[in-house]
Amino acid sequence: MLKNVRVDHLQVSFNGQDVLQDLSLDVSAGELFAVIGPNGAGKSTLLKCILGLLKPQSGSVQIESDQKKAVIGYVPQSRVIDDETPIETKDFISLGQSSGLLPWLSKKERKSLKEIMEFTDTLRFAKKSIGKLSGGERQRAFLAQALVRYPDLLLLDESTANLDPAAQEEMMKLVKKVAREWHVAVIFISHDLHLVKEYADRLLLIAPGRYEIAESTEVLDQPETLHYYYHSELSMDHESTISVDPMIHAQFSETVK
Ligand SMILES: Nc1ncnc2c1ncn2[C@@H]1O[C@H](COP(=O)(O)OP(=O)(O)OP(=O)(O)O)[C@@H](O)[C@H]1O
Repeated sequence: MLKNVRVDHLQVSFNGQDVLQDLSLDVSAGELFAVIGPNGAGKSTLLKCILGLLKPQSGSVQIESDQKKAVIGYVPQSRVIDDETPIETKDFISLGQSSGLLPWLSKKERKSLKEIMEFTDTLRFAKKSIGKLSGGERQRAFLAQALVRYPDLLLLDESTANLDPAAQEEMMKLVKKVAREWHVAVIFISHDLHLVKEYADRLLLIAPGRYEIAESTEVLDQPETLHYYYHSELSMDHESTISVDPMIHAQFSETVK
């Protein structure tokens, strides 16, 4: 079981430009930790460092687990799947297992595949091609693939984007169950501040050159803090402004002034 994820003084730059500067944070088992901030702030870069896909210039990521090697489930930001991809959903989900495709799965892996498909309600379209699924069904399949090895740590990069409000809620309820009942640490990136407010325990606010860890989502009720990070007039009272891309919103505000 996972104990703790510790990011310590992380420093990442691309082409001499700092993206993450001296970033430190801790996330515990059972916790839902959100990462918010404008486009290009370094949110995905942080997840890639935690996954070990990106080597920081300095600093470290430590994942303390009872197991020799912690299992990480990851749902990336974008996944282009051709509508004609000839792979059934159950096979797609089983790719998350170490043995890969169904014929090679051990008894134990088959059992967990079935359990996870029940849990994520993906059994009902198990035989449908992954490319033929709706956006919401696809996201469930992506989540199922990330969960099929019963991870210690689950990383979600905007995995509720493009879902309707009901599907977003359903997805986040599943994720919350995973955190609370399986004692998994969840780190999720989202631009939907309402969803963050409802589900996050703590959060990282990040923008180029600045960051802070908020111990509660009450910080989202502070327009000045949101302005400091997003440079636009975001407010939790005005639902319509929340869904606006902050960059576009900022540019729009400039134009109308
Ligand atoms: N491999 C790379 N090479 C060069 N620059 C990169 C690379 N990966 C990311 N960047 C740059 O680092 C910055 C942070 O990117 P990142 O994808 O982490 O932002 P983000 O906060 O996840 O943004 P978004 O909300 O748009 O997904 C961006 O300016 C991006 O162009």
